[in-house]
Amino acid sequence: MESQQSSGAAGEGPIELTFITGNKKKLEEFLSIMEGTELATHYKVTNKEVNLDELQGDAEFIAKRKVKEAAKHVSTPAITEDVSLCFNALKGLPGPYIKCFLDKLGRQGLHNLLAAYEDKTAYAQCIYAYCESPDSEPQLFVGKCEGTIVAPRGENMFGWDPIFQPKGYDTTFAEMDLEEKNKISHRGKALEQFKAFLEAKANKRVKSE
Ligand SMILES: O=P(O)(O)OP(=O)(O)OP(=O)(O)OC[C@H]1O[C@@H](n2cnc3c(O)ncnc32)[C@H](O)[C@@H]1O
Ligand SMILES: [Mg+2]
Repeated sequence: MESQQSSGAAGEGPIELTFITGNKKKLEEFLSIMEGTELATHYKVTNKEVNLDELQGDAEFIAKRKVKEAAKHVSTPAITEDVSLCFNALKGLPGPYIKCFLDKLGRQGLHNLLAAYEDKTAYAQCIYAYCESPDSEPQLFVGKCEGTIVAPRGENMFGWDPIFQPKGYDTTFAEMDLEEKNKISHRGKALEQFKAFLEAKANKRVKSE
């Protein structure tokens, strides 16, 4: 069996993981994708809110640094999630700084940023980062969703959902139900890869019993 910090030896119940985020909506979507899957029997995921620094750099660099820092605050392997919203006309900005832009400008303000540009396309990126312990090398799982930035529409008030219309759809993320969003979203795609990684890990553990 692979070493897990305090997550129990083979056969001692589910493997414990801690998802470190202060964002309840992220957590809700994560749990809704994991729910009802085989993984739920192998893993016990708890949430911890730790005030981690919002770092600067490219998204992968930020994700690695963040999860390594997060791993210092928990006694289980750590999971973090970083979301970027990248406007193609702005060469990928706001990117990983989207939270700050959204807080200061609001959704309409973000939409207005593209007023001077013909190209309204954008992509959302989600990176799940997993770190076994503070001394381990983090592993990243990246998912992207292409779309267009539109004037705010829809009821779901999660972050920038009302201004993001995924490619091939005439509704914004905020106008979709969660199940539909999960199928195509940056988060859904990143979680497909992360789930495959967790499944392989759980299978290895079962075989070693
Ligand atoms: O504690 P952490 O996990 O860092 O949570 P956060 O809210 O600070 O999240 P980020 O640093 O990743 O910043 C991403 C921003 O994008 C928003 N966001 C994340 N996922 C989203 C989604 O699927 N749809 C719309 N907005 C989203 C989120 O509310 C933040 O404002
Ligand atoms: Mg954050």
